[in-house]
Amino acid sequence: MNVFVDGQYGTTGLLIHERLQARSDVQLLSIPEELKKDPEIRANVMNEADLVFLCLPDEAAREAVTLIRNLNTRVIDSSTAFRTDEAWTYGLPELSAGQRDKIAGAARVSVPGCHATAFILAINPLIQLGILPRDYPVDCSSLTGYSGGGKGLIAQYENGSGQQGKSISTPPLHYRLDLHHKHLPEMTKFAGLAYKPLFLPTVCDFYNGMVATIPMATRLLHHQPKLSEIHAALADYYDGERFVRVLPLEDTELLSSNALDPTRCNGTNQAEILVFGNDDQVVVACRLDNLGKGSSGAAIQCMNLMMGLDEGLGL
Ligand SMILES: NC(=O)C1=CN([C@@H]2O[C@H](COP(=O)(O)OP(=O)(O)OC[C@H]3O[C@@H](n4cnc5c(N)ncnc54)[C@H](OP(=O)(O)O)[C@@H]3O)[C@@H](O)[C@H]2O)C=CC1
Ligand SMILES: CC(=O)N[C@@H](CCC(=O)OP(=O)(O)O)C(=O)O
Repeated sequence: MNVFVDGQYGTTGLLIHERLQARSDVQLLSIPEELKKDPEIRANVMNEADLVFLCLPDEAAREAVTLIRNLNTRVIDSSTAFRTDEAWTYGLPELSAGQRDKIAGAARVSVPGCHATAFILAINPLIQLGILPRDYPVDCSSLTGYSGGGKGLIAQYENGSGQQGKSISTPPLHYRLDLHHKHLPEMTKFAGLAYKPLFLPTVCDFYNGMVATIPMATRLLHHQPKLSEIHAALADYYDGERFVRVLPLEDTELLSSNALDPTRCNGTNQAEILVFGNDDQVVVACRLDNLGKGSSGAAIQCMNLMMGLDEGLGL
């Protein structure tokens, strides 16, 4: 199988490229870095490929799709460009019972945003199961490592040192204070909400890792569930999932000071869901690696499904 990673020299593309290089079932097509933005060369390579990963800024991803004329070339895009486009399939296999099959049969798959993945995994089941009302005024905070901002933000944090983890000390910074984060459309659509959530992300002084938290008052939920019932509903929904794990309630109830450490899933394709609080107020949290289940890991999981392979191959 011929695979091309457009954007292979960027943060997400590099990780996908590295993982695929180790696989004998994939022949990686490549172009030299100095020619990486040449549309003619990219078009030739893309039309030779069975599968193309786009790991580009949104505008460049839109342009890249127009260069693909081979009807047999399948595409996995990691940008925001097509996530709520009806012609594309949302690359979150754990979304619902049928989503894995939809991805497996799709020609165009859009990989979810990192914050959106954590948010949707945490609350979509509660809406589907009739626990969280669709019109609940949902509020979400999310802590992310600075690699989520790609090469540009990494350079700012690492102060030109070019060395991962060598950032100058920067306090956690909330961003998108206009509350118009680009993940809101997919968060609303795929969580099944009637209104967009209030979403406030914070970028922190660590390279990768993420945790999103969503608080809820149980008296405003359908049937006023207890903490343990919310936990049981999520654990049951994800039972048997390989890459989404609901931590046992007894682990999270104790709430050690580092229970919500955003970096604990780093280097994996795992998402972990934590449920904590009390019977009046509950927080559902989801932790993942923004460069794993939040981007390159999820992209490879989708490729495996599209190729009819074990979805965890190489992850
Ligand atoms: N980092 C993350 O955690 C996540 C990123 N994403 C998404 O994945 C995509 C890639 O992000 P990321 O890897 O972080 O970004 P980077 O900025 O790290 O990498 C993007 C790469 O694409 C190259 N590029 C830019 N324009 C073109 C073009 N017209 N033709 C070919 N190559 C081009 C860039 O080159 P140059 O630098 O020279 O311009 C760079 O090498 C984005 O859409 C991003 O939103 C999604 C989820 C998480
Ligand atoms: C720290 C930081 O800036 N993170 C990015 C999210 C990265 C991500 O999920 O990427 P895309 O949705 O762009 O694909 C942001 O919040 O815009």
